[in-house]
Amino acid sequence: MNPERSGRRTDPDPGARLTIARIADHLGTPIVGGAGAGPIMVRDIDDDSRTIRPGDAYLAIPGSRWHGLDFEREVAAAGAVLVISDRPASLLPTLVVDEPRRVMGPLTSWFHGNPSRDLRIFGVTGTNGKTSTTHFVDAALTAAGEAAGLISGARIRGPGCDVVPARTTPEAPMLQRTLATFRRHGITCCAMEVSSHAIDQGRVDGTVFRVMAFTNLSDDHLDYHDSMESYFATKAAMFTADRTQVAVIDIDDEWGARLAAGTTTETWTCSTSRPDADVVATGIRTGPLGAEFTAHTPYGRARIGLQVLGPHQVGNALLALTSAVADGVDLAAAAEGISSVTGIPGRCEPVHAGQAYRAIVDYMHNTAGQHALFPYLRSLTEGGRLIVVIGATGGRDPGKREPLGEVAARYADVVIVTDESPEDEDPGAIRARVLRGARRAASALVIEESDRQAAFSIATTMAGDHDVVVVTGRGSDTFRRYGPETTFFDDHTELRRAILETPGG
Ligand SMILES: CC(=O)N[C@H]1[C@@H](OP(=O)(O)OP(=O)(O)OC[C@H]2O[C@@H](n3ccc(=O)[nH]c3=O)[C@H](O)[C@@H]2O)O[C@H](CO)[C@@H](O)[C@@H]1O[C@H](C)C(=O)N[C@@H](C)C(=O)N[C@H](CCC(=O)O)C(=O)O
Ligand SMILES: Nc1ncnc2c1ncn2[C@@H]1O[C@H](COP(=O)(O)OP(=O)(O)OP(=O)(O)O)[C@@H](O)[C@H]1O
Repeated sequence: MNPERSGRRTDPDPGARLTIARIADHLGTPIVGGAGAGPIMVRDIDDDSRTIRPGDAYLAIPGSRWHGLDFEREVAAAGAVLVISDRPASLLPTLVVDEPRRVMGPLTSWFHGNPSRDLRIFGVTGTNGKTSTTHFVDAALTAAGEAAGLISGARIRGPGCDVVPARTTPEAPMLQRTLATFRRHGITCCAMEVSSHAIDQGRVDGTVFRVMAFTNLSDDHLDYHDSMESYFATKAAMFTADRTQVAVIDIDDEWGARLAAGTTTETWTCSTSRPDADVVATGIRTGPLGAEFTAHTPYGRARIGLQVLGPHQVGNALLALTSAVADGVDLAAAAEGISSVTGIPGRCEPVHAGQAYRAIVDYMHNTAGQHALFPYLRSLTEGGRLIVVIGATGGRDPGKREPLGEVAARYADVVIVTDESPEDEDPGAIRARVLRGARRAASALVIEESDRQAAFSIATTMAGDHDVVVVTGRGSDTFRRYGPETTFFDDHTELRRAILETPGG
């Protein structure tokens, strides 16, 4: 099953029915090619031909691969009653607008009665840590007695929906429909991941954020953003008073410190090292089962005991706590909620199958994540070996492949290079780039195995009592695509299987 499809239309918003004439009036544009179409009811708005339902308006976006109008025949057959695009459709009445992608956010928000104005939306943006921080915010809000919804790349969860989405941040039609559904079911607030792609493509236009938190910035997605400056500018655009009421920023990160110095909205800072921050973590202890620290806030102190692995989660948890208290959430409840999180799918997630050594799945896919985690993972070996399974996903920032291989090989004893999801690229060429980097660091044993399951078996066959096996790169992403063929592959399940099937394992 395609998760995007399952995620899109779980629970329509029955309150949002408007006539074509009303939408035309709102957009200030005449109905083209549909004499008498004005009174027809539009039941929802969607941007994907594959999920159009009878009575929908289809927003036909000109993209890099397709023009939405390429699918007009399909949407007409599926029962769409209206097209909104930059040129007239041939089969259906059309509202013509200059830039459909720019219209999409504000239009769908208006169509659903501007749900973000009735909910407190806690956004989280930054290169690494969005999913983790969003899950911590969700737990803090829930522990404080709020009815909270969650929109993360790992899961969209709330009344009427529990789905694994295809994108970190949904397109505006799905986002606004989800927020409207949350509101209808009595949800009061929502923790939500905001990717830079989403900001740039206007997916969150029309959404008002109560809080926007910034984790960090490092060189990822530069295939899309060209330079760190433009990547930073995309993120910074969310930290203005018209988009976000309260900015919450991790100033341990140098880009975060720069952002905090230039915001034009109420700003809270947090840090694990700078006493001048509004919320400061002290007494940080990281161990094999989690971490603990004391958070000092303007509302007092709270001790937090994290049950998730890795030193990087201290900063993420502190940012989540700061987001909650900046909105007036009770400190003790927020701390308790964050401390109650026992795992985040695919993020430094232990795999237990009765083996003597540690096995971990982590969604590490850039060198910043590697530098944050590998020293910790090495410390868990207690003298054993660090065995890393690594690859790179196709269609994403090719410039990071060699550095990923090189950094892995600098920290690890064994590096097994395998396929992730090559998408439309040659998997052998992707592996070659990762291998070139890995072989540059001469200290590690480097093995190539294209078959991901076989790569796991090599790792589990090699592993001894004090070793740590880490499978990187996919986290909780369960779909792999080789050209036209998409298959299901869950790292956690497959690593567990490899451990169980290893003789003597
Ligand atoms: C670079 C990028 O983000 N592109 C996104 C963008 O593509 P695009 O504008 O080129 O559109 P297109 O694919 O040509 O399609 C044009 C229009 O036709 C429609 N269409 C297309 C095919 C079809 O059968 N029927 C149909 O109606 C599409 O819905 C779209 O409206 O709009 C598409 C429709 O929503 C997205 O699927 C597509 O995401 C691509 C697949 C992608 O890989 N995006 C990644 C990079 C992304 O967004 N990642 C971030 C997280 C990054 C991170 O932090 O790690 C995310 O938020 O997920
Ligand atoms: N604060 C952090 N600093 C450095 N690395 C981190 C931090 N938080 C997470 N990571 C690394 O990034 C990976 C992804 O973490 P997470 O999913 O929480 O972030 P994300 O921003 O949602 O990532 P993505 O956008 O790629 O989904 C983790 O598995 C870990 O390797």
